[in-house]
Amino acid sequence: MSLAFLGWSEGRVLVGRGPFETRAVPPETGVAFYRNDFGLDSSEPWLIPSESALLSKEEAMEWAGIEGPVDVSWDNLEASPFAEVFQEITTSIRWGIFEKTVPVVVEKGRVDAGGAAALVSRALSASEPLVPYGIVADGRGFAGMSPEHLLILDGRTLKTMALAGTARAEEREVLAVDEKEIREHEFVAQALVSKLGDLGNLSRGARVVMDLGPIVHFHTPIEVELNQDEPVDALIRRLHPTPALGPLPRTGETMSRLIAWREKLGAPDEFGAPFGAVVDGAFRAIVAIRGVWWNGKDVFLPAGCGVIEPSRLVNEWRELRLKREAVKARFGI
Ligand SMILES: C=C(O[C@H]1C=CC=C(C(=O)O)[C@@H]1O)C(=O)O
Repeated sequence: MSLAFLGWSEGRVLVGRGPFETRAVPPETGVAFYRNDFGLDSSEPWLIPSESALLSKEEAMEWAGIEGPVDVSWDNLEASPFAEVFQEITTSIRWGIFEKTVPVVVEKGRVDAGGAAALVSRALSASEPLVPYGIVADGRGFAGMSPEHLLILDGRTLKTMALAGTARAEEREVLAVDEKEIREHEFVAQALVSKLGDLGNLSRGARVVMDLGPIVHFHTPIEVELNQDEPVDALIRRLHPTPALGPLPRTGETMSRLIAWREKLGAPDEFGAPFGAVVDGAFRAIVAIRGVWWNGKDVFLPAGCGVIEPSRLVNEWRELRLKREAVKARFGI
C-alpha cells in the first residue's frame, strides 16, 4: 500500500494512491505530489499518483481506511546531545557565523499496539489552520498537521507566511510583548520580504498571533503579485528553508553546519522540508513540521526551535517539549 495526502483549499484534502511515478519536473496538467528532503537533494521530487481525488475530510478518512488504535511507548529523551549542539550554536552565533538557526531534537518510541499507519487518519482529522499531510509506503512514512505554508501559487499570486515565535496558550499576552520572540519572528518575516521583493508587488500583513489550542505562534502573511510566471521549483529553492527552519544567513556553509547538527540529533530527512502538490498548475506546499515519522514499529517525533543570541537552553528545551506534547495530544499517542 502506498498513499499520499495534503490539505487543499476550501477544507478539501488531496489524496493520491501509488504506485507513484517519479519525475524531475512537475506535470503541466493533472496531479503530482512534491516530496523532498531538507537539503532539497532529490533529483525526482515529483510523484505522480496512479489515482487521485479532492475529498472532504470525512471522505478522505474513509478513503484512507486505516483507522484503529495506536499505542506508543516513548523512550526517555536525553538532554545532553541537544545541550552540546546548543553550545556549538551559541559559540557560532558569537563568532558571527549565524544570526539564527534551528536545531531539531527527536523523541523516539515504539508502537506497542495497533499500526503506525493509523496515524494517517488522525492527521486527516486536522482542522484549520492546521493542514494534514503525509505519505506512506512499505511500512514507513510520515503524517502531520502543519500550521505553516511555505508556498501557495495560483497563477501569478504567491502566498507565504512567517511563522516563528512560540508560547503556551496561557502566555499569549506576554508573547505579544516579548522582545526575544518578536526579534526571532522578525528575522523570518524580513528574510522572506527580502527574498521575494524583486519578484513583483509584495504586501506584508500585520503580525498576529496564531492560535493552535495549547500553543500559539506569531504569524505574518506575505503575498506577492508576480511580474512574470515563475517555475515552482525555483520558487521553492528561493524560499526554503526560511529562517523558521533554516539558518540565517543561508549559505552553503551555514546549511551544511545545520544539516550536520540535524544528523547528529537524528532528524528525519524530510522534517522541515517542503511537502506539496500541484493540481492543474496550482501549487501548495506546507513545511513538514508537527508530524510523526515511522519505520515499521519505530516512531520518531521531531521538533525544532529557533535559536538566536538571547536564546537560553532551558527555555528552548521547554519549547521543544511543548511542541512535541502538542503533536502527541493531537495524534492521541
Ligand atoms: C520548527 C518548528 O516550528 C517552527 C514553526 C513555528 C514556530 C517556531 C519557533 O518559534 O521556533 C518554528 O519556527 C517545529 O514545530 O518543529
